[in-house]
Amino acid sequence: MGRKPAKSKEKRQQRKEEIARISASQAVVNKANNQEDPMSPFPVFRKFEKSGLTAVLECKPCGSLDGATLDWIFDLEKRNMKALYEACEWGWNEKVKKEEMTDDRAWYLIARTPEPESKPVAFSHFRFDMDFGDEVLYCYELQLEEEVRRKGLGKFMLQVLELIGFSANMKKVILTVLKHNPEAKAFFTALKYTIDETSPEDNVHEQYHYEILSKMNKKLLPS
Ligand SMILES: CC(=O)SCCNC(=O)CCNC(=O)[C@H](O)C(C)(C)COP(=O)(O)OP(=O)(O)OC[C@H]1O[C@@H](n2cnc3c(N)ncnc32)[C@H](O)[C@@H]1OP(=O)(O)O
Repeated sequence: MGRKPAKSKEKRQQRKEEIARISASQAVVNKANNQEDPMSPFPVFRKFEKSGLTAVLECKPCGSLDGATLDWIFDLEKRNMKALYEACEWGWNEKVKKEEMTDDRAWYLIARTPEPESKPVAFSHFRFDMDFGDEVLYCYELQLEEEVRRKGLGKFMLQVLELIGFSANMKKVILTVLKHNPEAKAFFTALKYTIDETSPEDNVHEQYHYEILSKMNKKLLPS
């Protein structure tokens, strides 16, 4: 066989570069997942105090949560989200949701009232993961008990997620929001989340009941 045409050589080179880029991104994700406590560099963010609410934050991998906390997490998820899931084609599948929420890759940011009560009042399920070839912090859930909403705790927790994600060199913080959850949409918009490039666009054949929002890590944006 003769020499390969220059074009296929170029393509091979591009493929090689893409594979190298993806494996470098995967290494960044692995490093983030190997942390013991992603909040440890930010001790001042462990305490939230505003609008008469005091909360203490902790960040743990799913595997190290106790049974009572996991039960509360799933119960709050169900109280907040079941009806919204049932109102669209996702539906509510308890088994599938539990599997997702207890996946080995799941991390949790949890806010509790101060000791001795230590009652959990809010959680975020998040992951350091690859998404369309990019390293991201994916916020799967941000859920607050009704009595602690509109006091700035959600904003504080999302900012902590950004701090954790960006300091671990994730390209963006990304999340999925249901279009028929206007309160959540208003919240993420207020916090400057915009439609991500991977968010599906409605067309004549298909309409989507969700959108994907993100905030980029400015530190990593090309100048
Ligand atoms: C990726 C996902 O998890 S999507 C699902 C999100 N979770 C839910 O829908 C569960 C139920 N809701 C909640 O848990 C909470 O209300 C959250 C997470 C949506 C918001 O957290 P909160 O602590 O209540 O919001 P916070 O007080 O920090 O609000 C920050 C800003 O967001 C906006 N905002 C928050 N809630 C609302 C709302 N209901 N309507 C309009 N704007 C809102 C406001 O601009 C607000 O600032 P302001 O209070 O100074 O006006």
